[in-house]
Amino acid sequence: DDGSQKPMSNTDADGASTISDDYECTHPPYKVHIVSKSPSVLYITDFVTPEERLHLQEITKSTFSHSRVQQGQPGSSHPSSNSPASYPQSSARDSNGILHAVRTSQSTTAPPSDPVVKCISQRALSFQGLSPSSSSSSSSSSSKSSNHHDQHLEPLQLVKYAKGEHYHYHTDWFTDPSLSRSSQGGNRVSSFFAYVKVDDVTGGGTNFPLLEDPSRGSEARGPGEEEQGGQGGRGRGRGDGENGDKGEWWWCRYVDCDEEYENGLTFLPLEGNAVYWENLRPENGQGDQRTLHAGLPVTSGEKIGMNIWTRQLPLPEELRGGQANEGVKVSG
Ligand SMILES: O=C(O)CCC(=O)C(=O)O
Ligand SMILES: [Fe+2]
Repeated sequence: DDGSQKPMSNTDADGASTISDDYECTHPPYKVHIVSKSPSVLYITDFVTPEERLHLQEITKSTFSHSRVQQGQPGSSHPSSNSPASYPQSSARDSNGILHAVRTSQSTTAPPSDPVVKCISQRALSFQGLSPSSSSSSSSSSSKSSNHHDQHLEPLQLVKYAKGEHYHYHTDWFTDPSLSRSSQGGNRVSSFFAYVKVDDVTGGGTNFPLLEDPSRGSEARGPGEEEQGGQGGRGRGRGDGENGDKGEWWWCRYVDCDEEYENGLTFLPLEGNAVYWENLRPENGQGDQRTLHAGLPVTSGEKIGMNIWTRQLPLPEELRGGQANEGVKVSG
């Protein structure tokens, strides 16, 4: 019973937003749905609040630049613009030497010292059962304790797509071992991809071609198992919210139920929601190819997403984006 919600930001004379002095990090009551157990893929509704989403847009507004992607490893990663020193261009040659644009979006990193960014980072750590640092808000007194995992997080990366832009199939885990050395934090254990802004967007889903669409029954596609009359009419049973092997119709709120079966699973871009998955096989720490995914072309509107990547090991300071690097655009 409170009309007493603290405003996250005040708008100053320039229309720029600043966090109010009494901002406190609180976590919204997000909900988690299991998409797949192997690999582990979870869908989270309301993971990022409307206020946080606006704030993220405001603090990164003028800092986007064309994303860079690992060379020779089309799209295997797209480190933050101020992350490891020299990442080559957003295109790569295939085995025939043909140059492809693997990523046409723009990206930037969110300043790690921003209170809202810290709050979301801590949420992402807690979600994974990892411990955030002891102080969540104002006091930035100590970072002495080694019993927390803040250092396992890469700076949050925002990705912006205008009409026609996309990000080709890739894994978030590094396929090049030289990029996942222990001295560099190891590989990316997990990914969150959250939808920060989805403005009049058509297209722009996140497609996992090797995952099974949970709205489809696992049995429903056997010969003779075809169901009739479901909208979409492709054998998807109406599960009426019950578990079962006929698939669950309610998933069509979150996944593209018009996606062709051959194309696997496509999450709809829905503001505030996030997809979480584990990149490495739990049994041996090797990259899981089944996590291959793409940002499908945005055919109209503008989409902004956010990557939250957790490393196996602490990242060295320079890759965590010290204050000095904040908001710096990469030239070239
Ligand atoms: O834009 C998307 O839907 C996915 C983007 C993505 O996979 C990434 O930035 O690593
Ligand atoms: Fe990705």
